Amino acid sequence: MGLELTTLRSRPVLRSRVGCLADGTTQETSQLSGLPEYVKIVEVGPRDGLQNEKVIVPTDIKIEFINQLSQTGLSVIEVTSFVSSKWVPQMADHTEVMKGIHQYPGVRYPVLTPNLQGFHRAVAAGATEISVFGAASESFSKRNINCSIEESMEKFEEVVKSARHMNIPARGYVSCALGCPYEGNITPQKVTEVSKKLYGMGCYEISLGDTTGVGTPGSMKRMLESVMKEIPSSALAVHCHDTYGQALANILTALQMGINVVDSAVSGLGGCPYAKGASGNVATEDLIYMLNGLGLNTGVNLYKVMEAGDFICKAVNKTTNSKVAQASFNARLE
Ligand SMILES: CC(C)(COP(=O)([O-])OP(=O)([O-])OC[C@H]1O[C@@H](n2cnc3c(N)ncnc32)[C@H](O)[C@@H]1OP(=O)([O-])[O-])[C@@H](O)C(=O)NCCC(=O)NCCSC(=O)C[C@@](C)(O)CC(=O)[O-]
Repeated sequence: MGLELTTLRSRPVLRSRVGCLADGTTQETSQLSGLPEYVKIVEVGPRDGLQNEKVIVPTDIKIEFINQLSQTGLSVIEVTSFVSSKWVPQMADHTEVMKGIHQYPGVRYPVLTPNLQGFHRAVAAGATEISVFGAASESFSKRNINCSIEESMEKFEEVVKSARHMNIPARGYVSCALGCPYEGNITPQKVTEVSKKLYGMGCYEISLGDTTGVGTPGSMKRMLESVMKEIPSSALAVHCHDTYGQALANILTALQMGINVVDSAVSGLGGCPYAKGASGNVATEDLIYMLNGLGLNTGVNLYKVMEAGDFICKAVNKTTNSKVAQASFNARLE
């Protein structure tokens, strides 16, 4: 069941309850030290958010979802993955999605490419930014992309080299940065080692993924302290799933340590099909609400994001996982 946002818009519920202005921004100033003034949100809803959906979402719904997101002020929207349709059937329409979306000026549309085959297909479909996705856990790497960490780095090296040759920016993911569903504890040293390799081969940004949401502010801090000895905070992002309800606390910890790029998915959709127990990403709505409350600029309009969330929840017949969207809906009912 989705939210009736048309009615929501006509009543200023968010203004009083959420403490932000009608354009989704706020006048509050931050009272916490060490926070960046601007936070870039990388919206992963169309890719991470949908990849685990069992029922195939029609391509035109995906395209409409991305087009709606493009009009919210988001500057980066990860749209699909050029992976094997046998491994992730939900992403089988990658080419149609990439070709079908309207690419708005000022918005970037990266896609996942695990190998050269995926990279060439992505470029042929019109992708102008890509991401390779590795892991700090051998077991997860094997299950997710069918190779060891070392083998994955060889494939990524080829992809990133080709991308750089074509002036295509490449981002690198490191999954299981705060723990692995198969191996348990992952050391900050291992995360640092993999991140350093991806950064060294030319990835402009490394997104550190808490794939199953097991991290806490303590483990986030320890992991970042290690990674930041090798990679500047300006080249790091965090990607938090909310399985244990720690995502916002973990993100706040990362912001206080100088990170200003955060991945999130509208309505808290998401999860990796090859990570046992993985659930949704931190909801973009909840992230924006927190950042607005801290007086940090994102340039993203919360209302419009909630509308896109409402659209996709209805389309996949799901209730939103966003606490902010739920609270706004309940407030409207009072
Ligand atoms: C990487 C592979 C392809 C290796 O899979 P493989 O079976 O080892 O591949 P292969 O090279 O042996 O080829 C086997 C078949 O796959 C085809 N193939 C080979 N490559 C491609 C490609 N790029 N696109 C389309 N088809 C491809 C290839 O053509 C061949 O087809 P066949 O001859 O059997 O008909 C596979 O394991 C795969 O697709 N894995 C993707 C898994 C995935 O997408 N997981 C979710 C994303 S990661 C994630 O969610 C975590 C993240 C990023 O969000 C961060 C976090 O939360 O931590």
